Amino acid sequence: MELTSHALLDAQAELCQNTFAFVKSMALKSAVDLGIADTIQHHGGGATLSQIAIKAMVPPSKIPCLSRLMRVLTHAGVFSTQADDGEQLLLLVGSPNQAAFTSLALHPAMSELPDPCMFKLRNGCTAFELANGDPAFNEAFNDGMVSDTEFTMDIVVKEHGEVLFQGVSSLIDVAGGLGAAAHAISKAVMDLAHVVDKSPGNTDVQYIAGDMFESVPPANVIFLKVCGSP
Ligand SMILES: C[S@@+](CC[C@H](N)C(=O)[O-])C[C@H]1O[C@@H](n2cnc3c(N)ncnc32)[C@H](O)[C@@H]1O
Repeated sequence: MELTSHALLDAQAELCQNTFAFVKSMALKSAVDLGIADTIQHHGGGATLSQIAIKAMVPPSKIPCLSRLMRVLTHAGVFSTQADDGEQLLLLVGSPNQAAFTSLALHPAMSELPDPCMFKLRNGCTAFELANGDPAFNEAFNDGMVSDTEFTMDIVVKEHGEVLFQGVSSLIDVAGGLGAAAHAISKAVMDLAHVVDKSPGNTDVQYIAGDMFESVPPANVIFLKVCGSP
């Protein structure tokens, strides 16, 4: 069966939503803990980010995280950008409401969602630190990234390559993993040493080990792709 790029991307989006379904639960749990629905209700059904942050006592440094949380929950339909379009919000604050049930269902004892980071609690370190010390996990992580990136970049290059990469004379794929995107674009890639050590040889892509927070080599284009989206 030959699918169009559009159909393939739709299918990938659906698969991603199923794969990361737990993110919605975790975001909902955070919203319940922070009393966000009550704050919105308190402000007449439409609160600003700073009003929510003040009420939830979120420090200024964490406001970008709060913003991402709100975006996830708006996308999930829990909150809305329109004051008159929040049925799920009403279920959390109306009378009678589902807030206590939602709280119970998402209680760590019920849902096994530990706080603050499941990965760190389970493994005692971040995913990148684990990959550094565990070759099997490093391989699984990098292979997973390659499978996602090959799929996405094939379509990006096929559908928009000429517009996106025309005239580009040098490109750094920052934190590029094993270089799947850089291969698709056929330019440079940069990653941590433990990943670069595992990179395939015989390639026209140049691999540069380094910490992107310390320095990124100069290039015509800086490319940064995270899971699922270039
Ligand atoms: C989610 S993966 C994305 C890989 C690749 N961009 C892709 O989309 O297939 C994140 C990558 O960032 C790398 N990374 C994490 N912290 C880094 C840092 N400080 N400097 C350079 N690379 C880093 C990891 O080793 C990993 O390969």
